[in-house]
Amino acid sequence: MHDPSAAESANLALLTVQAMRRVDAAAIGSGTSGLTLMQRAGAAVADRALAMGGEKILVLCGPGNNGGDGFVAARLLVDAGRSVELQLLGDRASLAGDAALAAAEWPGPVGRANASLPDCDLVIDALFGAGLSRDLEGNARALVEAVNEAGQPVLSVDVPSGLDGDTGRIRGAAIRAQETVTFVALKPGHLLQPGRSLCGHITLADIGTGPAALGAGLAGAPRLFRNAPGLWTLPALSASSHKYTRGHALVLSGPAFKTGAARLAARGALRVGAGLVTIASPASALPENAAHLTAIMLRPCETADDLDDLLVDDRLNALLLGPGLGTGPATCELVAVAASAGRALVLDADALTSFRSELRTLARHLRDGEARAVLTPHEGEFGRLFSGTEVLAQDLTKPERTARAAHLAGAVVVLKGADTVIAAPDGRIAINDHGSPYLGTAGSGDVLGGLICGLLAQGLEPFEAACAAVWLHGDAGLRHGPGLIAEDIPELMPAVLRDLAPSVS
Ligand SMILES: NC(=O)C1=CN([C@@H]2O[C@H](COP(=O)(O)OP(=O)(O)OC[C@H]3O[C@@H](n4cnc5c(N)ncnc54)[C@H](O)[C@@H]3O)[C@@H](O)[C@H]2O)[C@H](O)CC1
Ligand SMILES: [K+]
Repeated sequence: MHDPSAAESANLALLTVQAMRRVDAAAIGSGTSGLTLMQRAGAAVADRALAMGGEKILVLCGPGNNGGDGFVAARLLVDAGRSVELQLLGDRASLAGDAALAAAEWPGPVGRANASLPDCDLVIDALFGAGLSRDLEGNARALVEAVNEAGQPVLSVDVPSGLDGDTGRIRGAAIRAQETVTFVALKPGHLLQPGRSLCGHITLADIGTGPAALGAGLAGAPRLFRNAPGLWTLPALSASSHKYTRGHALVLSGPAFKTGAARLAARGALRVGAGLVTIASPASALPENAAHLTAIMLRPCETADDLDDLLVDDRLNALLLGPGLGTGPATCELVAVAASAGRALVLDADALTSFRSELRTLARHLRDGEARAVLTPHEGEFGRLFSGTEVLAQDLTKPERTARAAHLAGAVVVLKGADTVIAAPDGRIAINDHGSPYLGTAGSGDVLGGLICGLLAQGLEPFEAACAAVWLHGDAGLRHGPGLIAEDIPELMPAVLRDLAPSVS
């Protein structure tokens, strides 16, 4: 299994804006000057600008080092034969440090940035980056709105101006970029909505700060990662693998006419590689479940006692409860029995809502049973389960909310959405940007629960199982696109897993 610290030196670790500032100092400490960093950053921006095409380029520079990057890029684009107009927001005399040095190298005129934009083929947005500290107002806001209004392609430096690099939130107004070039590491705001949508295509440029400086930036920063292969490792099969070495997942079904969710989940668990999958079904639903199942086994299960009897078989090493069970005391009893069995456990939908405002009870069940649990709420279920706790404080970012929820619940929490966040009680947080809006279809979440359960059955630890399943689920959505229904997702797993196989150890 991957040690996440190994990921921290790859491009999976995310830097907060405050951490980015520490990188500056660390890089300079290692003999790299801030200006060198700026020159490399500006060169990376110029490269992307040339690749985006266009003869007439408008470079909008802000009052700090983001603007400094713009000055460097502008000079290099002139050297490459482009027609470049540079406009500065603020006074040239107020430029300081490396930005002033970069401006001194700019041979051309420096116009005053204003909302009446000159005609151009491409705008380079070097107004604000990691130093944005408040909402844009006045000229700055008017300029950003004018750029969006004009509709020319925009290349943003580090972060689209007006976007908060840590939260992905818009500060008054924010540039809508076609491309963004960022440095050292991605920031959370590059992956969190609406930031993800405003960045367009993101290029992470290597400006030579390397793992040492990255490590300096990470010291003490929250352990934030981009959810991607490398953060987790899928189980590798060996010639001696057989169905009993690949785990046995148990999915609880709802009563008659509420059984589809369990079958979607069970199919997901089987397709992602669990050796055996069983659906535990109330008697009323046995015929309809049986009519739809082939490789998935079926056992009767009416009550919590029946579940207790089933769990005598300790080969059932991963459980999924939730979809279709209905909310109320009976479901709470099933969860209590499942949690006490000390297996890997996925709780979704009704299994979460049944503990509405009863988080402490659920957390106690999980703790007493030493369950290795993954909770998979969408925002509505999250709000119900964590109502009355500090998790719902207004000013928390999505990663902060999820991390606090994981800590309170003593479980991995997958807060689903266009920017699903996965958090573990030990402080690890992963943000997923590998997904598709086509996954917003009935039953899609049921399949995700099954993918997590199937990976848990194969021995992945809860955080990795959750991150991998979210990524696989997203990949299926990206492959299929329009017309996707939940039933398609398990059937897309062979192609998704096949393409990952080279990276699977
Ligand atoms: N850290 C690195 O490794 C590198 C950083 N580079 C670039 O530097 C910027 C960050 O520069 P900084 O001077 O800290 O801030 P900004 O340029 O983003 O902001 C400019 C300045 O603007 C003022 N300000 C903040 N918010 C507002 C607002 N709402 N309205 C008006 N003015 C505002 C504030 O004074 C800021 O200081 C980073 O993004 C990179 O592009 C290097 O060049 C590459 C390596
Ligand atoms: K910018």
